[in-house]
Amino acid sequence: MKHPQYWLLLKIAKSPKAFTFGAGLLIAALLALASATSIWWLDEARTSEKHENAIQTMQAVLAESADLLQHLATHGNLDCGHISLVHLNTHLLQSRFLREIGILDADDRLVCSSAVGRLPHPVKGNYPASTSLSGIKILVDVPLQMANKKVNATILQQGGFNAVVSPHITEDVYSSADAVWLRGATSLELLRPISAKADTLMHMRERAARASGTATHRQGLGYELITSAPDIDLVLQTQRRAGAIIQDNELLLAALLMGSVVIAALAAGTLAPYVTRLGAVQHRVRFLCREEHLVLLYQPIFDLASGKPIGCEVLMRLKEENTIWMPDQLIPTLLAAGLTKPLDYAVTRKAMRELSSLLPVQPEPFHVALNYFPASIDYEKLSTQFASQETVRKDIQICIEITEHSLSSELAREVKAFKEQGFLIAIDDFGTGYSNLKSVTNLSPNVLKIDKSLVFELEEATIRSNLIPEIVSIARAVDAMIVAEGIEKLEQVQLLADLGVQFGQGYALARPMKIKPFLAFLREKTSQAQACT
Ligand SMILES: Nc1nc2c(ncn2[C@@H]2O[C@@H]3COP(=O)(O)O[C@H]4[C@@H](O)[C@H](n5cnc6c(=O)[nH]c(N)nc65)O[C@@H]4COP(=O)(O)O[C@H]3[C@H]2O)c(=O)[nH]1
Repeated sequence: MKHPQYWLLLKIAKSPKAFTFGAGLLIAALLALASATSIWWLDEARTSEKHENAIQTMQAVLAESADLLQHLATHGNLDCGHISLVHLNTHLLQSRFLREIGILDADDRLVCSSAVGRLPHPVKGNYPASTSLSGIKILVDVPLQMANKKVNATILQQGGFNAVVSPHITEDVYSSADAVWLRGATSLELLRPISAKADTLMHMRERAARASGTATHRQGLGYELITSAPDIDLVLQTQRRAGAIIQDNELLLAALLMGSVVIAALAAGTLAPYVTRLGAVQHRVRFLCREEHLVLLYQPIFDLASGKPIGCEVLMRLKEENTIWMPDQLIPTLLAAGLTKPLDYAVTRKAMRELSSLLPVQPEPFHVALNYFPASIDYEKLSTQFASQETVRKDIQICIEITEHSLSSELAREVKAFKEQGFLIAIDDFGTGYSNLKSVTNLSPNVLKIDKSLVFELEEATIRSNLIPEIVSIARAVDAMIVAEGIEKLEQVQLLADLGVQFGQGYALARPMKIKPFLAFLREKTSQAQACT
């Protein structure tokens, strides 16, 4: 199973545009969600504010009317006479919310009022009334004539007096919620009827009765807000469906959604180069340094005089789905990321497993050359990679290749340990660095590998290729074998042999191959050799 981070990076690499688009969509969706949430929050805050204002207004109305009605009741000697009506009107002039005061007889019939004076006949209105816990009787939507206008007013009744509240005040209160409940002695009563089914109303009443302070219930994509203040018998209840919220805030919502799309598009544009960079193999290379991604190629090494393969060099590629990464494409990243060791060790384990299990037993030691970065040349750790193989083959002679550029005095101690345990040491790409006889003598390698750039120019007899005889003499001086790399033309085989080079590899002789073709190649070469003898 792929590591989730690797899986994601691979997806990004495959389709950076789709990923950028996806990221843009995600940002747009998140912003849209944030916009919708703020609209919902704003709507809820507005509803809550309406409830609070209505409660405050009603608190003021009830306080003022309770004071006045109580005062009138205790006054005692008010009747429908001129002086009493003048007294009532004086109070009305000082009132903020009340527009009219009436006097009731013992049967609660209206006998006179501050606006019309004494009535020819006492009247008893038959309007549904609710009584609050504090004892004020409230009659809602009582049709009245006020200042030549027909209005539906709210009347507060207490102690034989009617107080008519300014209709626009009560209208504001009633329109601030879907349902305005009055807390009575036994249950909540609706001050003004609303159109709702009986069971819906019953559930609304139950929730309103339970609420204390401000309570919000989620209802699908909408909400229900209930506000009840402890010092007032009113409970306000408003239900807001998603449709209504959208409709009431459509302009703001449209602006926010458009803004979200624009911001998301800008963000996607800004992200695009980063996403493309994130798709680069450099970000995935640490997941690739594993055996399952390794493809090992084996390039035969020949005895130039007899044409017999005497061994091979192991070369790795990294396979990622249908892509094959060449070493040169990844080496700088591997070095920068400090991944050279896990890679080299994985190559070692895999090569040893493949060769140990598949290579037929060889009559003579078979030379297997493996490339190593300097950091990997650590006897204690690297030797366990070989030893961990189930069977250590005696006919396989391991040769550790170190490039000429990586030679250093620190390596010498490790190299010594390897040599003591029978490993061969080769200096790779020889002729490209500045090693002299002394530094080579100090290391005392078993093999010098002539760099292919020198072999390429062999026929032209350039300054570089003229180094080959010198390398041959260095090799003789330290008693090392010489392998020439990069033999691309068969004519070069004889030229190199004439210069004293014993071994070689190159496309003209054999290309690097996977294990099975490599073994088939070896079989073919062996049977050809047997046919010749
Ligand atoms: N033009 C030309 N090239 C030829 C010819 N014959 C062989 N080659 C190429 O020359 C390189 C020889 O390996 P190298 O010098 O050790 O150079 C190697 C080696 O330094 C490094 N490398 C490869 N595999 C590994 C590995 O498993 N571990 C480490 N540390 N380095 C590796 O990457 C380098 C490049 O490897 P490759 O691309 O496989 O390239 C290989 C091989 O494919 C030829 O006739 N003409």
